[in-house]
Amino acid sequence: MSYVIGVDLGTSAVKVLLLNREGEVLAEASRSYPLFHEHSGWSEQRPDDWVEGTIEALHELTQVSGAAAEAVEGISFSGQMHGLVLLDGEGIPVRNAILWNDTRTTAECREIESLLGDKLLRVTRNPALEGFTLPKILWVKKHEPEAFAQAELFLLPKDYVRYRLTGQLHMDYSDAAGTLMLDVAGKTWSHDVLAAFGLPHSFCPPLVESHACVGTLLPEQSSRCGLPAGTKVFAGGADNACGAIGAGILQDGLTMCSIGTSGVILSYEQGSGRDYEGKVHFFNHGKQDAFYSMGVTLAAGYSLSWFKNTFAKDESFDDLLAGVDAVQPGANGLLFTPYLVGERTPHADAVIRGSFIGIDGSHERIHFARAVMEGITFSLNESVDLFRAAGKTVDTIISIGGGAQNPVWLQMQADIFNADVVALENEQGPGLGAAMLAAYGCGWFGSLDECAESFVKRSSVYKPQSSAAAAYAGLFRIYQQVYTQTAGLNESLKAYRT
Ligand SMILES: Nc1ncnc2c1ncn2[C@@H]1O[C@H](COP(=O)(O)OP(=O)(O)O)[C@@H](O)[C@H]1O
Ligand SMILES: O=C(CO)[C@@H](O)[C@H](O)COP(=O)(O)O
Repeated sequence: MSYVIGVDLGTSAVKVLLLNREGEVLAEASRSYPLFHEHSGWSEQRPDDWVEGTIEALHELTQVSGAAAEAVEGISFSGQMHGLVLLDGEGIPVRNAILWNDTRTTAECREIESLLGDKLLRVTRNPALEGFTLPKILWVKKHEPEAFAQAELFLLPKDYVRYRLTGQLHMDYSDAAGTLMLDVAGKTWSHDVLAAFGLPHSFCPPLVESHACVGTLLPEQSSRCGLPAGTKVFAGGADNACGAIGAGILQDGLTMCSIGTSGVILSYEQGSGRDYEGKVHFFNHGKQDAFYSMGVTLAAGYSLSWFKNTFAKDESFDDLLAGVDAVQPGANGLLFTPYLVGERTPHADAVIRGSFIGIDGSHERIHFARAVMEGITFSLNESVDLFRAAGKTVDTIISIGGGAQNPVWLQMQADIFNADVVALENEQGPGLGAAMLAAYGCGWFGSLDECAESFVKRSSVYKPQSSAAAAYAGLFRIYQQVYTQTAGLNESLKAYRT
């Protein structure tokens, strides 16, 4: 018997999975870590919390699985994207990591636009958005010059964890694509972008494919994890690229919906030719020389966990959502917009905040819970709409992430997207994609597609129900107006945020 491990370094927790050659998940473990929001719009984590959480989870995995640890052949990673880790010459972080959902960098985004003009979209294939990495680098340079002076190299979250486990510095194309410093089609660090901001090439780590073997576990770390020192380590990819691999989104015409902390609608792209003019993100896939486009809802699952933590702290998601299916579409006239930390698609706006519209005396907590789920799904439907408007057929969507654990939400996705929604047998999200990269890297399969045929197992299909779909079509048009109607109010409220 031989095994691989997939590590999913998420925003709320790190999850690790042990899989056999048949793609069966034999064991899993996870560790959560804190998020720090020092000011409104800020979001940071401690890089060493990720490392310790990963080592603890791997140790638990090898203890509980009963599988012989020496039979683990390879390990790979999926990571939350865009987060900035700055390392000094000794490889030590100079400050906390600034995360993808941190929106403090609006001024730096405008600076990037004015310095690079059209070149930005042409080379990086994406507009300057607060969540991406380059604006964060410029923010530290401007606001924390002492920390910046110590920084010699930057990494993304999973690259830092992999560095601490192997001692090797790398970044894969799928994650590098989210930095706004990569020539996405050319697969090199962009000389033009680096030169425009006075960043030396040595500031960027060497680029590799997601399935590349980048080293083995350091002896000290392997014993802490309970794994053999020779365990091969494969680069891995951005969480959305790995989510796509784990959902089998490996050929044209396939679409994925992921509801994790963020939410995405992702569509496979075989080449770099399609131009969405920056309306959706365009990144390198974890499959060699492929790409994907995606729209992002910043606070998808986060909106529901905010609601639970604020109004039902001690309840599980299942308890909170019990009975939500008995509430009719539209939650009795209650609409929610999930702009808790601003938004990306289709409104790139760091200032907008969420709303409940239409509250009346008949509403109970369950109506609010349904409205939150609907609002998140309406927001994702804006991305589905953009893909359809660009001429793509979206008739089947593979649904992954924590949100895919609830069957009522899966049916709601089918009704709002007006498409078949497919759930996977063993919903493991990006961790499965990471394990598949290790399995392919180890040579178990001739291609990722071949690996997907054996590892990705579809289960139920949720079909749109005509009456709910019709109700949601009307509600979606009202939902879309809430952004325009509340944007000015939120601009005025900004002065009152701390
Ligand atoms: N049983 C459940 N029912 C509905 N939603 C859930 C359930 N469990 C988790 N979620 C949602 O999934 C989110 C976490 O998803 P996950 O994919 O684990 O996130 P991440 O990878 O960002 O850490 C939560 O914020 C919550 O909104
Ligand atoms: O910023 C993005 C994608 O551009 C996010 O999707 C992050 O990659 C974090 O994802 P989750 O923690 O929600 O998985």
